[in-house]
Amino acid sequence: MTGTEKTPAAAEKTPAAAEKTPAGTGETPAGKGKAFSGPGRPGSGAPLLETRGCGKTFGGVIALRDVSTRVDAGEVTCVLGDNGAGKSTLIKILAGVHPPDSGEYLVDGAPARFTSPRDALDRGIATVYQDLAMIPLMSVWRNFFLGSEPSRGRGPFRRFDVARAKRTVREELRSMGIDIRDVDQPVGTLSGGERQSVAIARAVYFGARVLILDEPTSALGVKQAGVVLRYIAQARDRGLGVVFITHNPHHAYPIGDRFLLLNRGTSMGEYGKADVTRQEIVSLMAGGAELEQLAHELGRDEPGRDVTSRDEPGWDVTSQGGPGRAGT
Ligand SMILES: Nc1ncnc2c1ncn2[C@@H]1O[C@H](COP(=O)(O)OP(=O)(O)OP(=O)(O)O)[C@@H](O)[C@H]1O
Repeated sequence: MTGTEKTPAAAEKTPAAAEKTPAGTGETPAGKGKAFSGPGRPGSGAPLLETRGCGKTFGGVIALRDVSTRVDAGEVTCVLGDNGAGKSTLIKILAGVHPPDSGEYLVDGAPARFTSPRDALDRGIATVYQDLAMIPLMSVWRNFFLGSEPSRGRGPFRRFDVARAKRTVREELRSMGIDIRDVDQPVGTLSGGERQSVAIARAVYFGARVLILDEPTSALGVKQAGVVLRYIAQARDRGLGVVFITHNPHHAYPIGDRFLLLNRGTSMGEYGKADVTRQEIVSLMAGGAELEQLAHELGRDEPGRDVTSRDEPGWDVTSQGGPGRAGT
């Protein structure tokens, strides 16, 4: 399988809610909600988002080297790697925080250049960071609309439409199967999984076409992680492309259509779901860590060094004969 092929599973998915306007009202509360439209829709062929040979250096540290990946509508691309693998650097490039030093990225098949996170958001690329940018003492519905409150009336009579805001949040959470009965309760009283779910629902509501999730399950127990994975599946089934960053192959495998493995800024391969087993992903990741340890022990772990190079004795999994290495 190559990195440009779709998995059969993804091809069958339909963007059930892709045409839906926020909360099914046809309204856009602050003019921000958008129907899913334009190129990059399922079946159009162009990935929603793609990187080609992206690299990034900070001072003397090579944070990312020649990394290519893509996310298609109705698919989940998992980016896996240990600490310092370059995951955050990759998502910051995709989210418009850092420009890449080399390579390019494309939106809907056309080269793009973001100068700020706003540019990425305007193209429907929303990033949910680990800290979620929520205010714990503020209610669920207020957090949901933070900075984009719905209003009624005009000019000096313009007022925050509280009833509509609450109704919209209730409907939106319900439509994603998120079971939070009281939208007046402070966000701080929700579980970690529920908070992640609200953040995902908020991004979906405000028109995200690509959802980048920065380690959404890393601080969660098994049950709560399962809750979040279910909402990621909901977003995917609505036709969004999801980039799911994680350390955990057991979280990635059930939900992923595509798996990009990073180690010290370097791609260890990109695999389609059909071409790799969960155990192979676990082994690939463990192998990367072992090699890193070996390099450290040998005193050869200068920053950015590619410890996955093919000349390492006994390292076979990233060789051309590895399990369906995408793009080879
Ligand atoms: N702004 C920066 N300035 C200097 N070095 C940086 C910066 N951002 C990242 N790095 C370095 O780049 C490398 C990759 O970091 P990155 O944060 O992308 O990895 P990561 O996979 O997200 O790790 P973690 O899971 O620990 O967050 C690391 O060596 C890191 O120290």
